[in-house]
Amino acid sequence: MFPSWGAVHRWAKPLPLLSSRPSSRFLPTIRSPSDAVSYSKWAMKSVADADPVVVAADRNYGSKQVISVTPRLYDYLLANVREPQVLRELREETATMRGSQMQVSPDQAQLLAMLVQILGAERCIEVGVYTGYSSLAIALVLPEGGRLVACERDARSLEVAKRYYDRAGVSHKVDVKHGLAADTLKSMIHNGESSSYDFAFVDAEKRMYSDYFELLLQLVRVGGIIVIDNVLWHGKVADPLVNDLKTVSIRDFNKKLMDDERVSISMVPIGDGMTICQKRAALQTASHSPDNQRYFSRVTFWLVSVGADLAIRVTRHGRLGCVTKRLNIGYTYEVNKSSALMKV
Ligand SMILES: C[S@@+](CC[C@H](N)C(=O)[O-])C[C@H]1O[C@@H](n2cnc3c(N)ncnc32)[C@H](O)[C@@H]1O
Repeated sequence: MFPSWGAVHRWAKPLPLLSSRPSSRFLPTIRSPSDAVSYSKWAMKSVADADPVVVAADRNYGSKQVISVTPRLYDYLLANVREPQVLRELREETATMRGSQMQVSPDQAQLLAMLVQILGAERCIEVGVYTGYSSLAIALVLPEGGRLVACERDARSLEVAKRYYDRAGVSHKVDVKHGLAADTLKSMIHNGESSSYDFAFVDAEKRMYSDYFELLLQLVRVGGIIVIDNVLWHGKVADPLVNDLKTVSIRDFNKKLMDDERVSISMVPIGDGMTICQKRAALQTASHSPDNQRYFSRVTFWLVSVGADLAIRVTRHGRLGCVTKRLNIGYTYEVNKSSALMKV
């Protein structure tokens, strides 16, 4: 979901430098109410100056400058998105509908499509379809034999989505599941589809994010990707004064992801914020002697990247070490006391 997507048409015209509404994006960390007050003054100044740069508030980051998306800069960014004609038509039709702010922005859709292509994904899942903008972007780049399971509870918006799948000639790739997404995902697991999907995109009920994530982590294969939308929640996650149910839920979910060793993560400030997660494989250890048994019981392995050469992070007696070895996925490996990896 992208909160101010409807503004795109306004931004097609040359933009004034001044905005009366400060952007809530890219806020520095606010740790107390007094921080919030001083920050809001700072934000107003930044917007009034049309300053596209934010400097990290924490001195430990040096004077690191990051880009801040002003309306003019976002207009420029959108002008550099390659949006297929059929997606543009769907976006423009949706713009006239209730809830149009919910669809992802063109730059987000382009990133999703690129991730699917980089991954060579053939089997995808979307949780939260609405009128189909993001799902159509994914379906368009799937190979002919590819499949996207599209989960949505609202029948009326699905009608629009299905019309556009037809128009784009991708209906045969999209398996529409009308109903509650969690129920659909549970039945897919029940049907033995675990670890068979390459890519998933989550953009539905915010308070269900943790449930969707746990279910999708079962359905996605090792090395597969789960993208979560709205992780910055209009900037509210960084504001300690905002504690409504959805904000707290997303904030808690972000914290949980940060601590979750089952996935590699990257939180990206695009649209309303997306976190890209890649599923890691837990390697099982095997041992032959009682001595090794004691040793191995304190050793855990995680693959941190998947390819011909795999980086292995070894947690050993509470310390982290790194080894890189050429491994064949599907075998079990063990490590001896000199940290040599052996196939069992
Ligand atoms: C933010 S919109 C999705 C936007 C879509 N990804 C796009 O780019 O156009 C969220 C959608 O999730 C649907 N939704 C919310 N809760 C759901 C649930 N429990 N099961 C299935 N769909 C749900 C809503 O009906 C809504 O259409």
